[in-house]
Amino acid sequence: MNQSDLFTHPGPETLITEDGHALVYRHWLDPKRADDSFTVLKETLAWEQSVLMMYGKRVAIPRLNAWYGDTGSRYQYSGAYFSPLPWTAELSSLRDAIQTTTGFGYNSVLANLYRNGADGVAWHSDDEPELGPEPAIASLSLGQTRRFTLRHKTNGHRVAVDLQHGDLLLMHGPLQRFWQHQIAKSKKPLGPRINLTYRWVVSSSQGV
Ligand SMILES: O=C(O)CCC(=O)C(=O)O
Ligand SMILES: [Fe+2]
Repeated sequence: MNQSDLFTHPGPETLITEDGHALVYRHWLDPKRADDSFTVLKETLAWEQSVLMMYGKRVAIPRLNAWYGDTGSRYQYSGAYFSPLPWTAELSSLRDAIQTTTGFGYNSVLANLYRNGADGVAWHSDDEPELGPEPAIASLSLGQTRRFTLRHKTNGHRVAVDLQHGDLLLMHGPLQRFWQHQIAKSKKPLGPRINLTYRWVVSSSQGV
């Protein structure tokens, strides 16, 4: 992918500047490019349903995921360990373009597939120690529009945004310390959505 594949846009829309930053580049990918990406990723990524231990019980998380990245970016997510698979061409070319747009570097990506409205992600912060104190996380949405909500941990402020096909969300600064986020489940019949969250994971060999 090259820069001419990207829509020129007036600049990102600011969502949060309180205790961290969240902003969204609307239609970062044009619809045709986003369609192609969705198809390739849905067909080629090694989607699996992770099972976590919660209160001593095995619970299957309500979405599929797949983890790709540089060798050595082993990553813990909600109590489970992921060893990254090597970059695919599509994930790697999207990474290059996302790095150019956002100005941050990423050595790994967690891909999520929300199969329908019954899939979601519960309130959490991306605050695992491997991400460091002020992680930059860039999140590309493809497919079904879903509502992403952020809530401040202490003052309860809420910000909601409908993430559409091709939108790129960037979170950085101390946001993960002060805010949580979720994709709520929905009773409506919804189609599939893919979300890619690009992150920088400090590798264990660097002594985290
Ligand atoms: O699907 C999304 O937009 C968010 C995913 C997310 O929060 C995560 O993977 O940590
Ligand atoms: Fe998250």
